[in-house]
Amino acid sequence: MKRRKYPMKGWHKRYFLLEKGILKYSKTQQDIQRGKLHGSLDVSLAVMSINKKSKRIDLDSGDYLYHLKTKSNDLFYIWLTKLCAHRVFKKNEALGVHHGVLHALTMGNSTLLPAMASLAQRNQAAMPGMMEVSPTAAPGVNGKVAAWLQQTHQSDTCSQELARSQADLTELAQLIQRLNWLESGQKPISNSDLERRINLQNLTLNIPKAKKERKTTNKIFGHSRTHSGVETCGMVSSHVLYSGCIVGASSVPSIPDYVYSQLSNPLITSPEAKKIQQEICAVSHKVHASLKSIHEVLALERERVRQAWTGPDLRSSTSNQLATLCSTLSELEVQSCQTKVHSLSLSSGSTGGSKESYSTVRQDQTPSKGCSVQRTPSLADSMAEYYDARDVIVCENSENGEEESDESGLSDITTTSNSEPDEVHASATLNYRTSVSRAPDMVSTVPTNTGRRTVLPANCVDNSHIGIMTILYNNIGKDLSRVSMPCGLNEPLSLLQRVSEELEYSELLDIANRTEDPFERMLYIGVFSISGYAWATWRNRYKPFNPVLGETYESHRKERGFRYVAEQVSHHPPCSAVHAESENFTFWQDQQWKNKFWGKSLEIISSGPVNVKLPKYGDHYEWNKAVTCVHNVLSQQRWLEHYGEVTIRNTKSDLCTCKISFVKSRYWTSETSKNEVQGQVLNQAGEVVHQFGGLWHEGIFCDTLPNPKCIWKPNPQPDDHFQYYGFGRYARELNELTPELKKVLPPSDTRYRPDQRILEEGDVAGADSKKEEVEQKQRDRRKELAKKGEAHVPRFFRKELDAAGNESWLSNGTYWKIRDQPGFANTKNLDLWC
Ligand SMILES: CC(C)CCC[C@@H](C)[C@H]1CC[C@H]2[C@@H]3CC=C4C[C@@H](O)CC[C@]4(C)[C@H]3CC[C@]12C
Repeated sequence: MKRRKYPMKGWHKRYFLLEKGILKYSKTQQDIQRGKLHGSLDVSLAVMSINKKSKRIDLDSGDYLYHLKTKSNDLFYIWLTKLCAHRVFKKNEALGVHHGVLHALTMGNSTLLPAMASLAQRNQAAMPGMMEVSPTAAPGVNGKVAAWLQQTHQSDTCSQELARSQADLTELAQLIQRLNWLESGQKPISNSDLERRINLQNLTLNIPKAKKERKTTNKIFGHSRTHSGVETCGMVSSHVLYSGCIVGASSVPSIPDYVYSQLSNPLITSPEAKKIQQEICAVSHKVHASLKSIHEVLALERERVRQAWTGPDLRSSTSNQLATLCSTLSELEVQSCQTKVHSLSLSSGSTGGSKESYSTVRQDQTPSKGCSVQRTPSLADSMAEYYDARDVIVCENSENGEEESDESGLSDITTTSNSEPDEVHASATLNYRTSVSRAPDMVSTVPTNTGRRTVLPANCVDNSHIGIMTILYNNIGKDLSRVSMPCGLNEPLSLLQRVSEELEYSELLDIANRTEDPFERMLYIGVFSISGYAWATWRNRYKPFNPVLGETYESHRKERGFRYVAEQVSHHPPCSAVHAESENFTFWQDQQWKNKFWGKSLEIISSGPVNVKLPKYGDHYEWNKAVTCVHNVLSQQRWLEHYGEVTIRNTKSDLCTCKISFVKSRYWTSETSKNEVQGQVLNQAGEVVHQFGGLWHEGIFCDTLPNPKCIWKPNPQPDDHFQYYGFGRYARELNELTPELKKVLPPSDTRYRPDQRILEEGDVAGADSKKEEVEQKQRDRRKELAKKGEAHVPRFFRKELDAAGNESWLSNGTYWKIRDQPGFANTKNLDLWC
């Protein structure tokens, strides 16, 4: 509804330039010319989703999400046509490049190095900054590599297999092309056709005269629903690629038809098509077999490398080289920040970047924080990108109004205020950051000798081989919580336990309850709401278990003085109700979330407010959550980001409010200044009383207090966190089942969930089969209830409607009473596990 009332809410006009498959945008044309870009992406690498009805084009490059909106249908089709044509152009070009690499690889050992070197030279020419790196490293390294290659026995087999699969792949491409033409009745796109589409002018469409004259530029509206994303309106300059050749309206009779025919997947119907399909299968098998044998050889090689690496001499010499590389990289990063020009070497989204980076240092091997090397895609990654992403996702006009409601939901979290935060913001954050780093480490009043375990029973198992792409693409449009995933992707915690992690810094609420000044109290609440996001730097490889209906979890943290209860109160849609209490606060929320998969990134949008009551002053604070985005969800370059505006209100008094912006990383943001957050405590007149900020993974500083100070810093992350799912100390304690707990827990407690326990012990396969059983049992229970015509009734929470008609789940206050008297051993409990 909101959208209809304020159709342009959150959208900004922007200037766009689409040139050789690269889409750049800025506030003005001058900015683009000056190189002051707000964003730039390779359209062939991004996943494009379109929505005819709302005339929207969404581009997901993995690291950034861009949302574009055109003013008219005509412009929408023109944009679409051009974008599609540029994608084809760019892909053809890129395949040419990779073809070259493959070719070089298949020539055998002797030509391998020169081929790589010539590629490197080409790169150097394009990127003068890189020149300094190679010459120093090259001679020694080349010698070593050559020696290594001489010892490699099976490299011949490898190159033969590569040559074979290359030939097969060419055949495959031809078969697929034939299938496309056959089924769509389309002719292949010729080069000149492509040229024409790229050069398509607005004037060629039948736009009513009056309108046409008014619009001298082609306008497109972009928008930042996710608020710093993109925005808007600009002119497409297409003349750069080819000149001349303006197409008359008659030669492009039905752009929409053409575009849609290109987007939709052909249905396989005719016998001829079926035959081609069979051939495709056969050739695919051949490619698979070749790749498999290559894989075997490489696995052997890898083992050799590993053994060599663990040997002492190589290690010391290479780590020096690595250190030099790292420092050169960080110098480059600094340079790129200073000039505000996005350096190709660090860009992770563009082909340019991936062509240049032959990084073999993978994220899982270098868990050091903030090192830009981590995000540099390897050649394999960049190649994979072409095959990873489905080209275009067409969101047809949904008749059930889902899209509408979805959009209005999102527009709620959209504000224009920091949609493209300027440099002033960035420098403020920089100051906060420096202050935080100068501040001494926090002295926590929470005792650390809790007597709980400090490690998990087993290390986590690498899951990088699991094809998330297939899982997600097969479940497009579904909630992540409804998609059954293999246990290899799970961490041994459930969402009920995960939400309890938001209380890791409950100390901030204790302080708030002891603070007399209402503005300062609000400040502490604000910082508490930020502290609940600090885990995200470490936790991007695994997902929590989805709780089953009726599952419960308690967490009695005596050292922190609170006790927490959570229950899964609804399965469809999934909803976890949580409630925590201490002498200093009551905290509750019902956790429901929607996710939106854009092709490469996954946005997680929580609904339902978080509530905190402070008994001493009778305050009741309420706030919304930021959006969490899992960037590059399909690849190992996955990373998490929170963005959005959070508003905290005290429902008992309107003396002050708090506004917090989780700033979306900007196109020019350096790796070290990601995760910005800034907040203000405002009085009734809207004047700023307190100002605070920093990075959500490093700490928050407030400079408006009489004694400016660092209010919060996350607990230090243990060195061995990489082996334990990225868990910090607090998270490691959550699933521990002590003998004392065994006596008092209800059987529905997550700690008794067998599949999760088996996973915690390191048996992934065992966990998988157990999970299957647990899920089946849940389905059986649901069927049984349905048969009896009964509905599941949550045990410890009840549903309430507030004055505005919003539902919320509140504790019914029975959990701790029953636990105490008569004790769960003496009550009837749900039988959830097997
Ligand atoms: C495919 C898998 C392996 C990739 C990893 C996905 C991870 C990072 C995703 C899956 C489920 C996600 C969680 C789902 C729900 C919430 C509640 C919300 O209020 C805060 C974010 C939080 C806690 C999400 C954090 C990110 C998360 C843990």
